[in-house]
Amino acid sequence: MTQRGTSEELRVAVIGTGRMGADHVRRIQQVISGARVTAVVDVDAERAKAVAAPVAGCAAYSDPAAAMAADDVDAVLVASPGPAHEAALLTAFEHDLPVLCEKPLTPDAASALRVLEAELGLGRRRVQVGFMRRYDAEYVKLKALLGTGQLGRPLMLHNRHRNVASPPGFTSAMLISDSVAHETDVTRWLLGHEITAVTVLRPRPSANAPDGIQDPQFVVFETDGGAVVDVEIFVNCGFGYQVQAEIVCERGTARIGEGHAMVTNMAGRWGGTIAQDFTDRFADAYDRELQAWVDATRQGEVTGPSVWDGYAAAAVCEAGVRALEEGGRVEVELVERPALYR
Ligand SMILES: NC(=O)C1=CN([C@@H]2O[C@H](COP(=O)(O)OP(=O)(O)OC[C@H]3O[C@@H](n4cnc5c(N)ncnc54)[C@H](O)[C@@H]3O)[C@@H](O)[C@H]2O)C=CC1
Ligand SMILES: O=C1[C@@H](O)[C@H](O)[C@@H](O)[C@H](O)[C@H]1O
Repeated sequence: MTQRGTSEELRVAVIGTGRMGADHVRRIQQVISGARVTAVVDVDAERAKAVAAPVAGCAAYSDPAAAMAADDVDAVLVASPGPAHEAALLTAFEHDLPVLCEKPLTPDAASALRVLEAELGLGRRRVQVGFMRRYDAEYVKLKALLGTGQLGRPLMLHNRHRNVASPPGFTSAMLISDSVAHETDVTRWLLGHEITAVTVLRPRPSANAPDGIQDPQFVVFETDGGAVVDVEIFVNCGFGYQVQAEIVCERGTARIGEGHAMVTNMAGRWGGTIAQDFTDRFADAYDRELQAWVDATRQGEVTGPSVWDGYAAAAVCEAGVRALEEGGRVEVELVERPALYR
């Protein structure tokens, strides 16, 4: 048996083999290089077996701790639901395994802080958080443009985030904690600001929203750099998956997310197609995200969104859910940023 961390390819355990986990297994096996999946884990043992079956040398587990203790696992990809992330991360730390953890890091600020303190206890970063928009070509271009300073100081950022339909069990709070979680990260990353306060406006719900779900919502962030950011989140828009952003700066604006792969001209009309979900719109971003994680991990490094980013996003989302449920403007409280994350 090869010793941990010394194999040529990174041997990955994927925890959670639902939609994202199964897609990441496919990605590791078929799309990116430098890694293979040697273990999959799901509390639904049949699902784990079904995902493991076509992968040579891949064992199926129903207990994450058992997979992480296996000799042929060098790294962990966590794709279970958010409430299960803390336990998986803390177990990975016990086994000194590097982790790519799907967003959210954890569902609330207190649990995210526990993860942060545990990583601080290790004295080095072990976790990359799955905020994949940082790997999307359009967002990367926008970030690079802002970095040149040509547009001047950012004043406002307008975001639109639309899903065709929300999955079963999706709640009004999840529009923020599950979906707007991405805009919290994009805002912090693009602007380099922390979000200090959240306000949520509640338009009359769409007739297409499941009963009792407040959809859409209009979320406003204030930042410590003086910017104002809005997010339209609409998860039952019916027509397509759209993620768009427009930054307004002192000397100009820039807009992303409106690209159509192909525009047709036919029978007196022009048009294109709209992606139907994130696996389509962000396919390249997920590929680049995983390749970057594998490459860095094989070099013994950790790059990309950190546990601090995951904690800050959790704190903003928690404030957002309070603003949604109680009304008014809710301030975001963060602990002091530790040196490890500066
Ligand atoms: N970056 C992105 O754009 C997206 C990220 N996500 C994130 O990916 C994660 C997974 O989401 P989906 O795949 O959509 O969920 P899913 O519900 O399709 O799959 C989750 C799987 O985890 C399993 N599971 C539940 N508890 C577990 C535990 N303690 N240990 C092991 N397996 C467990 C379930 O049986 C299920 O098979 C979530 O954190 C979610 O927020 C989801 C969609 C898009
Ligand atoms: O992360 C994601 C989902 O969990 C979330 O539910 C969707 O709204 C987002 O568009 C998707 O990127």
